[in-house]
Amino acid sequence: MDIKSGHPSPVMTDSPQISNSRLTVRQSRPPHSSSSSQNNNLLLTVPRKKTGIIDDVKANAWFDAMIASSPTPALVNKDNDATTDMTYREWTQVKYPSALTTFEKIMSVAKGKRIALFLDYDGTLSPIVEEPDAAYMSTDMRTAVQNVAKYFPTAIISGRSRDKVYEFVGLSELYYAGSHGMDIMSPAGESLYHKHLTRTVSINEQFQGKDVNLFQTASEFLPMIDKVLCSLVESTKDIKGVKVEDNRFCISVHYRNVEDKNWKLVAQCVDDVIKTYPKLRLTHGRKVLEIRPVIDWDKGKALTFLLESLGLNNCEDVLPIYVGDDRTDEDAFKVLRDGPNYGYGVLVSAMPKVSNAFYSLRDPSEVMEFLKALVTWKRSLG
Ligand SMILES: O=P(O)(O)OC[C@H]1O[C@H](O[C@H]2O[C@H](CO)[C@@H](O)[C@H](O)[C@H]2O)[C@H](O)[C@@H](O)[C@@H]1O
Repeated sequence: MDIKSGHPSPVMTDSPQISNSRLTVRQSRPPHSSSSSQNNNLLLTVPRKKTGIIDDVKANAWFDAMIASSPTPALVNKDNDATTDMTYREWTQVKYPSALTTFEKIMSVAKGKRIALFLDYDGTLSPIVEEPDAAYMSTDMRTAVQNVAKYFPTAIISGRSRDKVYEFVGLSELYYAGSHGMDIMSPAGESLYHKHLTRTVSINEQFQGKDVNLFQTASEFLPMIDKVLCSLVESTKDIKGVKVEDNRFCISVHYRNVEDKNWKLVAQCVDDVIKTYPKLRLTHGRKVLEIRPVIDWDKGKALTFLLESLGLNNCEDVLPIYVGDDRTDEDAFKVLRDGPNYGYGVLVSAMPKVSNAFYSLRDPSEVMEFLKALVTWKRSLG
C-alpha cells in the first residue's frame, strides 16, 4: 500500500521470535523516590566500547537480528498454511495452550479471585499494519475493552507514547502506561502510588480537561531523547521507507517498509547515533529498532507498579492477566510467571515462539473473543 495515502494499511504477517539480542544490562540499585535521584537509582550500566571494529560488529549484530526476525517464505506463503498450522497446533497443544480453549480451566483458577487485566496495544488490540500511524483499533475491540474494564481494573501498557495510545484507544476509564511503562497515567480521580518511593512522585496534570496522576520514571532523559530523535530523523532521511517515531521517552526506528538491501544501513545509522549516548540502549521489536533510556524499568516493572497502585500486589486473591505479542511483553510475562504476583501471561502469536507466557491467542480477533468471554463469565457469577 501507499504509506502516504493515510488509508488503513493491510494486516501484515510478521516474524518468528529470535533469541533476545538486546545488550546485556546490569542493575545498580532498586528504585527510589525523588525525581533526579530516582533516575540515578534506576540507571543500568551498559558496557560500550568505542573502537570502529566493535561498532561495526554491533551494527552487524543488529542487522543479523533484523534478518533473523524477518519471515521466511514458508511461514508467510499461503500454500504452506497446512504445514504452518500443524506446527502451530502442536505448539498450542503442548506448550502454550489457547486461552480460549482452556478458558474454563483459567476461570477455575480465577474463581474467588480479583482479576486485573493488562493489555499491550500493537499486535494485541490492533493488527500489525504497514503504517504505524494507521494502527487503528476496531470499534468492536474498543467496546470489548470498555466492557471488560467495567468489571476488572484494566491497563494498556505500550511502547507507544501515552498520548498516541490514548488517541487510539480513547477510553478514559483505563490506566495507560506509554513508552514501555515509563509514562503511567491513572484514570481521572484515581491516584498512583508506589511503596518503594519515599515520597509521592505523581504529577497532577490536566489531561483533556480532567485531573489525572502521572508517574514518569525517565523525565530527565527527555532533552537527550529529543536530541537523538532529531539526529535519527536526519541520518535516516535518505533511506526510503524508514520511519522514526517519537514515543516521548523512547524512539522507534521502523524498517518494515525499507527494502531488505537497506536494512544494514538502517542498523548502521542507528548505531552511529546512539553509540555516543551511553545512557541509551537499543532493543528490537517487530520490524522496529527501539531506543530507550538505560534504566531498570520495563513493562514488567510497570505492571508491578500498577498492581501496587491498585492495592492488588502480593494478594493471593488477585489474578493478574497480561496479554501481549512482542518481545517487550516478555518482561511482564516473566513477572507473572516468577511471582510474587503470580498470574497468567497470554502471548498473541500466529506462529510458534518461545515465551514466558502460559497461554496463547492467535491474533487480535481472538483477544477480543477472550475479553468477551471474561465479561460473560463475570456476568454469569451474578
Ligand atoms: O508495546 P506495543 O504497543 O506493542 O508497541 C510496540 C511498537 O508498536 C508499534 O510498531 C509495531 O506496530 C506497527 C503498526 O502495526 C507496525 O507498523 C510496526 O512494524 C510494529 O513494530 C509502534 O509503532 C512502535 O512505536 C512501538 O514501539
